Amino acid sequence: MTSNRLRLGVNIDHVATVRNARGGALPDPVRAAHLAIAAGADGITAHLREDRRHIRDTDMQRLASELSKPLNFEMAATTEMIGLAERFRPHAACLVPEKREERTTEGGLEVVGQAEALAAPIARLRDAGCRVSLFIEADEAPIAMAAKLGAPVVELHTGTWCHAVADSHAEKAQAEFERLAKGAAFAASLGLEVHAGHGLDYDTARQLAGIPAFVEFNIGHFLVGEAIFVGFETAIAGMRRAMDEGRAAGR
Ligand SMILES: CC(=O)[C@@H](O)[C@H](O)COP(=O)(O)O
Ligand SMILES: NCC(=O)COP(=O)(O)O
Repeated sequence: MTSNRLRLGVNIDHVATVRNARGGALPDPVRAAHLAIAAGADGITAHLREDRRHIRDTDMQRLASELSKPLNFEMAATTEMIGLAERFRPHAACLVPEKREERTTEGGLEVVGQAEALAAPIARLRDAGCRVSLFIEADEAPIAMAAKLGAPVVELHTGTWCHAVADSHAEKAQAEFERLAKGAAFAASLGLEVHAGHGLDYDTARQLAGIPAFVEFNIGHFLVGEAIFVGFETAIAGMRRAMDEGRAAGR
């Protein structure tokens, strides 16, 4: 295994979405997390939303205590969520923007105008032993502010690029890809560890993997959907292959 091998974090939120559709206990997202690790995931990501639409507190508690690989706890920077992170003590805590009415995360966290408000949550998470990550846009101002706030990791929001690719908006896709490449290089130049996520599939992950500054991708919705057709392990193995191919091509 080479040192520039990209890590794959598997997000299991939408296993819980299916479970919650019927109100019972199945499918169990924690079982999916164990299976993902057995299939080659380097870590597990789960987003405990304020409205608990998919992952629940007990899921997060079980993930934090049972997993053999790092857990990345995605959360809004609220007092309630910071308190839960202090209780569960996951390996990583990723602060994301959250709006109750949104279908999914629509953009990066506002860090420049919120720097003062973010300083205390970041300090509390760090004191709880969590590696703090900020889910942000790939622009200089939020990246520089993340570094100033002392977050060791940024996760660049890939959703706008993935949408442009899916909608065949070639010009926009190219511009968004370049923004991600530039942002990743800038973040790495500041000493930040650079992750990416949101909306990635085999093709976009393969392409993005060619950018050497990226260290980790977090991918969920596509993998859970693909699992319906090929099984979760095969989907994860396919993603691993796509990322490895992309990284090798970018060297
Ligand atoms: C922060 C991010 O982009 C996602 O990982 C997030 O978890 C998306 O929220 P949903 O899983 O609720 O779509
Ligand atoms: N932070 C991004 C993530 O965990 C997964 O996003 P998605 O693949 O479910 O869109």
